[in-house]
Order: sequence, then C-alpha cells, then structure tokens
Amino acid sequence: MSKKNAPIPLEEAQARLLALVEPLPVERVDVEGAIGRYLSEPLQARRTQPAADLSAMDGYAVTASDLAGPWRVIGESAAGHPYAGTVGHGEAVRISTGAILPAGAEAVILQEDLARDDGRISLTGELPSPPHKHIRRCGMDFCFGNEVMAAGVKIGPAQAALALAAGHRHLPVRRMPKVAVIDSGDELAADPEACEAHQIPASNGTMLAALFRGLAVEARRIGPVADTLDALTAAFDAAADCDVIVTSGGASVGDHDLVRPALEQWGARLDFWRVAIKPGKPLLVATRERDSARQIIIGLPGNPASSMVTAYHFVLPLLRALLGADKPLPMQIATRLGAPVRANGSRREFLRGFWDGETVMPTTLQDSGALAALAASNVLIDRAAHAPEADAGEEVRGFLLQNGGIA
Ligand SMILES: Nc1nc2c(c(=O)[nH]1)N[C@H]1C(S)=C(S)[C@@H](COP(=O)(O)OP(=O)(O)OC[C@H]3O[C@@H](n4cnc5c(N)ncnc54)[C@H](O)[C@@H]3O)O[C@H]1N2
Ligand code: MOO
Repeated sequence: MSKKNAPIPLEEAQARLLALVEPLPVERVDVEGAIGRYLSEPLQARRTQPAADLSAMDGYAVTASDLAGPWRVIGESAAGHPYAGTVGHGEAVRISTGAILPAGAEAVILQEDLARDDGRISLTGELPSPPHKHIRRCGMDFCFGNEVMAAGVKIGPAQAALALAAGHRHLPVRRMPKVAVIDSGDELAADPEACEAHQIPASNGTMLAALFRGLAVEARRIGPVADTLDALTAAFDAAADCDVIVTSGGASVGDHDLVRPALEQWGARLDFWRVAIKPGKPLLVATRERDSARQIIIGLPGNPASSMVTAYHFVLPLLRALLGADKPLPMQIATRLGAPVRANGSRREFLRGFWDGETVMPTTLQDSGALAALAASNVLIDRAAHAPEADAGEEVRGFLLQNGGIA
C-alpha cells in the first residue's frame, strides 16, 4: 500500500471531511417546519416573557404591607383576563396561575392556606416566604432584545417553543441536504424473500437511509447496483443532484471493489481513503465540483457494522455540518465495563455493546459482518489503539448510537 493511502487517525479524517463543507443556503421556514434543523443566525427575542409580573399559583393577591388579614375579595385576575383596579390594604384579588398580578399586589397566598367565607378570606396556613415567592417577575425568562438562541443550535421541541414564545413565526435555517444511498455488490438481492444461496439481502441501504433520516435530510436509495464501472457511474449519475452520495460496499482492495475507480471515471477527486479504525478502515471520501456547489461522496465499507460505525462517525457529522450545526461531532459518554475486554490491536476499535444506564456489556461477537450483534447494541465502546486488556468495572468511554450520539 502506498504511503499516500496509509490509514489516518479518526479525528484527522473527520477534520478533513468537515473542512470540505460549504454550508447550504439559508431559507426561512415556519417554526414547526424548522424542527430538526439548525438556526443559521442568533435569535433575538421580539418580546419580553413574562410580559408582566404573573402569579405562579392559584390563590389570592394581596399587598405586602398587609399579610395578617383577613381580607375582603374585591375581584378576580384570571389568565387572559387581568383585574383592572388596584389592591389596597385589607383587600385581596382572586388570582389564577399565569394571571397578571394586579396593581398594588406584591404577594400571592395559596388558596390551600386560606379559608373563604362570603367574600372574605382569612389565613389558616402559611404565608409565602419571601412574600413574592409565588410571583414570576416580568422578564424572568427573557427580555426584548435578548439573544435566546445562538447560531448552530438544533431546533428541537423546547427550542421551537422558545422561538414562538420569543415572538417568531419563522426561523432562518439551512436548506435540507439531499443524500443518495447506493447499495453496491453483485451478491446483493433486492428482495430478501427471493435470496439465492450465492446472494445476501441488501440491508445496508435501508439501515443507512434510516440513520440519516433521523436528521432533517432528504434521503433516497439507489440500487442494489452491480459491481461494474458502468453500473456504478450510472448510479452516480442518478445522484447528480445530491449534496452527499453515500455508497456501501466495494471500498476495499479486492478486484471487484470498484467504487474508487468508478468515482474517478465519473469526475470525482479522491480526498482520502482509509482510516485507522476498526471496523471501518476502508472508508473513502471524494468530492466533485458541480456548477454551483460541491458534492461530497463517502464510500463506506460493506460489512454492516463497518457501514454503521463509519456512517455514525462521518456521514452524520457531515450532514449536521451541512445543516449548520455548531457541534457536528457525536459526544462521548463515560461508563464502566460489565465484562472484561481483551487488549486492542493497532487500530482504534469501536466495540459494539449494550449500555443499561450503569455498565456496558460488549457483545460476544465483534465480527464486522455480525448484524445480530449490531442490532443488539446501543453503544460503541471506544478502545484506543494498543489499549491493554481491561477488567469488568473499569471506566471506558463510548458513543451512544441512539440519536446519533447527540443529546
Ligand atoms: N485483502 C484485504 N481484504 C480486505 C481488507 C484489506 O485491507 N485487505 N479490508 C477488509 C475490511 S476492514 C473491510 S471492512 C471489508 C470491506 O470491504 P468492502 O467495502 O469492499 O465491502 P464488500 O467486500 O463489498 O462487502 C463486505 C461484506 O459486506 C456485505 N455487504 C456489502 N454491501 C452490503 C449491503 N448493501 N447490504 C448488506 N450487506 C452488504 C458483503 O456481502 C460482504 O459480506 O473488506 C475487507 N477485506
Ligand atoms: O472495516 Mo473492517 O470491518 O475493519 O473489517
């Protein structure tokens, strides 16, 4: 193998890939449509919340200067229906959670702590301490002009609610990337119920597209495609409008591993090939310049666990970066081994395992073709190159597979 293609470390390969990203154009979409996408610029509040002092509980609003009572009930402030008058000495206003505190009122006494008798209330329980305990101050959450979210934040359920509360009907986000997923290999059967002995059902394409669809992308599948240059270049042509093309299989060194030569024939330029990780070593990254934008092609190894691990560490971060994420890489967790693991070889390894919230149990079978073990896993245990054997109970780091490793 030429020095040029010596496997490179994971972080270096990720940095090279992300350096190729040209963020996609910005569009404004309504808040619901923005869910799953990333803010392209900081968001300022267009209103103050709460816009006035509000009661946080159901009870009675009184002045702070008269906390002994009894009080005469002079009216009501309900959510959406404020009390127009002022509360004075010896007076109380019935108030509900979320209602505006009437003028003059500085304390809310819970209704459970009061007895009401014919328009008068008297204390039977505790006074609020401090008196303003049950009051949400104007601007407690945010004030007009505050930056409520930074650029690159993912719009999830709470962020969408915050944007609406801050007075925004639309949000600036980047257009959704278009991704094509190409299954390649002569042995692949499109129909799992009609799979001959010399075949294997094509399963990576569905797995990968499902993984990518966890992000706000338009993913489509092509193939299975035969192991010929013509079939592969025709598949690339069918993906000519895509921002990202992901292939699985045919990335290694065999006579029928044609993804690299097909990409070159198609006019793509290889950026790097081979990463020092296990599984996933034969990963390749190439680019093709179109009239307006750059296409990025990622060739994943065909073994199912290799495809999953490389999609997790490369394709998901790439898609997040195209969407404008501030932190596109997955986050690590620290946990403890539930069983011993052997010493590692020269490639950083991602063992498949199941984390139950306390310890992580590596699957017995770690072959990169073992789909049952992959499907039983929710964590990739991160083992450094040449890591010594480790006992049950020792701390290890890992990546949660769920949600692409991003909380
Ligand atoms: N002499 C060497 N041989 C291999 C090397 C090497 O360095 N020298 N690397 C090995 C590594 S590591 C991996 S990983 C594999 C990956 O090879 P390819 O990307 O070329 O994958 P294929 O050979 O096409 O397929 C591998 C395996 O996966 C199955 N497969 C492929 N596509 C799908 C699909 N869409 N759905 C389900 N299963 C799929 C395929 O049938 C094979 O069993 O190369 C090693 N070899
Ligand atoms: O990517 Mo391969 O799985 O290292 O055998």
